[in-house]
Amino acid sequence: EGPIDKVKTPDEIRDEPLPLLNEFEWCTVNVTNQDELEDVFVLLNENYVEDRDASFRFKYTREFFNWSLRSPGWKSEWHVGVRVRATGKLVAFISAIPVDLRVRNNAIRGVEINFLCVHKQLRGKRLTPVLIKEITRRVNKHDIWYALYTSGTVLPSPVSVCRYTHRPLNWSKLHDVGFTHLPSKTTKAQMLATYALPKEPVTKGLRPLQEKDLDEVHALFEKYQERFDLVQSFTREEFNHWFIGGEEQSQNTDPSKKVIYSYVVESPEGKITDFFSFYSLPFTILNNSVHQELGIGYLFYYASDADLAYSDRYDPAATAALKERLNSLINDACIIARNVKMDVFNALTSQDNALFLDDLKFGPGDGFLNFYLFNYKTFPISGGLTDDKSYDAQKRSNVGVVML
Ligand SMILES: Cc1c(C(=O)c2nccn2C)oc2cccc(OCCCNCc3cccnc3)c12
Repeated sequence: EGPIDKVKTPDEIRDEPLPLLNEFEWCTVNVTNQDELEDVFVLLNENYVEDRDASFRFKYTREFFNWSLRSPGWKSEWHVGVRVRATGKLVAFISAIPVDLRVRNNAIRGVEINFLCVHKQLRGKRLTPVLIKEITRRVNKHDIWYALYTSGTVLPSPVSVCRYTHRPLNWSKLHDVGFTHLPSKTTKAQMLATYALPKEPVTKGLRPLQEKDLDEVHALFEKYQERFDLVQSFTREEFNHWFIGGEEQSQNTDPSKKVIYSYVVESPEGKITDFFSFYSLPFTILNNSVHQELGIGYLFYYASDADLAYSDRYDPAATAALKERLNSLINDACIIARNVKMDVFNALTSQDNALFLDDLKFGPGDGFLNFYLFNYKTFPISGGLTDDKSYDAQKRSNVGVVML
């Protein structure tokens, strides 16, 4: 395990951008400029990842980009675009944000690569490898040599792979748009009853995360994360950005535009015992006359003190304690997501999710998320996959990182 390339220094890295076809030019997108942010928003909304049947396409909002592209330490030069020289039209994009990773016992200063997108009409022109080489050059120039990225497709040597899972919140809409189907010998009424949820969350002491909680929750979270082999370590400032949502979210009042939802459980003694978060990332529905959008909540990071007293997380008593706590917490996350009009709650088989996926009725999806580390070789890390579509509490994952 360890770095693949020999260690280099920034001055060994070329200063000029990589060559492009003459009709195109490199640009650095200034995401604090609303017009340039709009270019990214339009490019991805028309050309980013779709599901296999091209029925849905990710609908990242402007607020989502302000949250995900401007985390502490963000650099405009790492928001790399390709424009058509003659028209200025943005036709490709790729981004990097700085992260502190831990892979087993190794701390790695790296970046997370995301939002790689090439306009549909420019596919097959070998733009993707050039985008990857150019963002690598710009990151190397800042003495950073490692990167974490995910992909729905299989590329050489994933560090881990997790399965998509889905918890229907609005079963009839998912059925209308063809995301879910009516099992044989089952009525719609039975499906609605299966997925019915209480009106309000039930966990005692549950409330939204507030700035005053940050030190305590950050400490609980970093302690909880120690169990995983692949994690992102957060500074206090990063924790504030990712879970309170940065100035972008604290200013905007329109609840329908919220991106990150973070909750804590406060004990009667005033101690924070648990935390969970989920983010909103809708899908545009591509071919339905009635519904335009699918509201989706994605489970993000969470932490609990339920099993911290045990030295072995696989100790049956530790597993039972954490399982009970997570079932209560994540069921409340589903209730809150349904109350803010989300239609489905998505989670992966990563983290300790195998402890609640079955009981909370998360069905296995047909997609997989592969995790990759650039320039860093590791032994495979369990992503919580089992050979059939079930979830196994005893084989739960060692992946702690959650990518947007
Ligand atoms: C994408 C996604 C989907 C769907 O495709 C989906 N849900 C409802 C309907 N559909 C078609 O379901 C998931 C469950 C867990 C985590 C996920 O994604 C994790 C975050 C994805 N990160 C970025 C990314 C983008 C494109 C391809 N791979 C990764 C997903």
